[in-house]
Amino acid sequence: MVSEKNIVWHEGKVTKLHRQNMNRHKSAILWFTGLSGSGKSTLSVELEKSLYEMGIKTFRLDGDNIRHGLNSDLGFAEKDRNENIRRIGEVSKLMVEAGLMTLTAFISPYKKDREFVRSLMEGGEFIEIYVHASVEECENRDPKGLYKKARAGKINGFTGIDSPYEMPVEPELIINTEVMTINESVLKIISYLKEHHYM
Ligand SMILES: Nc1ncnc2c1ncn2[C@@H]1O[C@H](COP(=O)(O)OS(=O)(=O)O)[C@@H](OP(=O)(O)O)[C@H]1O
Ligand SMILES: Nc1ncnc2c1ncn2[C@@H]1O[C@H](COP(=O)(O)OP(=O)(O)O)[C@@H](O)[C@H]1O
Repeated sequence: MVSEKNIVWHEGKVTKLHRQNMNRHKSAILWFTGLSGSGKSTLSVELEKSLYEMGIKTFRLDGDNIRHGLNSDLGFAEKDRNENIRRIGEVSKLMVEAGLMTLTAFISPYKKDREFVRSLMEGGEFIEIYVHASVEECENRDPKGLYKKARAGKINGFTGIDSPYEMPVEPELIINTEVMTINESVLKIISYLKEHHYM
C-alpha cells in the first residue's frame, strides 16, 4: 500500500514468527518503569543475565546509555521525555521483530507514553513491570547522588521531586524493591514468563 508520503512497506520472507520458532521462545518487551533509584537497571541487568544463561536471546536498552547516543539531543522537559519514549518504543518494536526478549529500563513517567508503546505492539508483547520504591527510599539509596543535587537545586525537573511520576494502573507485574530481594524479583519475572508461555 502506498501511503500519503509515497512510502511503501516491504514485506520480507523471514517473519517475526520464523525467528521466534528458530529461537524456540517468543519475543516481547519487558518494560521496567519506576523512579530513579527504584531498581530498574539493577533488575534488568540481573534478569538479562539469567535469561541469557537459560539460552534466551535478549537485548537491553537502558536510560543512561541511550541518552549518550540515539537520544543525546533530548533533555528532561515533558516533550523531550515523550520523544525519548517514542523512539525507544519504536526501537524496541524492531528488536521484538528481530525475535529478541527486549528489556528496557526507563523512568517513562507518563502513562500516555507507556500506553503509546503498548499500542505499537501485538497482544502480550508489552509486559509492563512497575518497579516500586518510595521517593524516600530512592532518595536514601541515591546511587548516583542525583536526589542530593535535585534537593540542592542543581537539577530542575527531577522525577519525584519537582517533576511527576504517573504510576502504572494495570501493569503486568509489580516489583516492590523495598520488600523483595533482587533474586526474588528476577525469579518472579521468570515465573511470569514461563506461566504465560513466552518460553
Ligand atoms: N531531571 C531528571 N529527572 C530524572 N532523571 C534524570 C534527570 N536528569 C538526569 N536524570 C538521569 O537520567 C536517567 C533517566 O533517563 P530516562 O531516559 O529513563 O528518563 S525518562 O524516561 O525520559 O523520564 C536517570 O537514570 P535512572 O536513575 O537510571 O532512572 C537519571 O540518572
Ligand atoms: N531489592 C532491590 N532491588 C533492586 N535494587 C536494589 C534493591 N535493594 C537495593 N537496591 C539498590 O538500589 C539501587 C537501584 O539503582 P538502579 O538499579 O540504578 O535504579 P534505577 O535504574 O531505577 O535508577 C542500586 O544501588 C541497588 O543495588
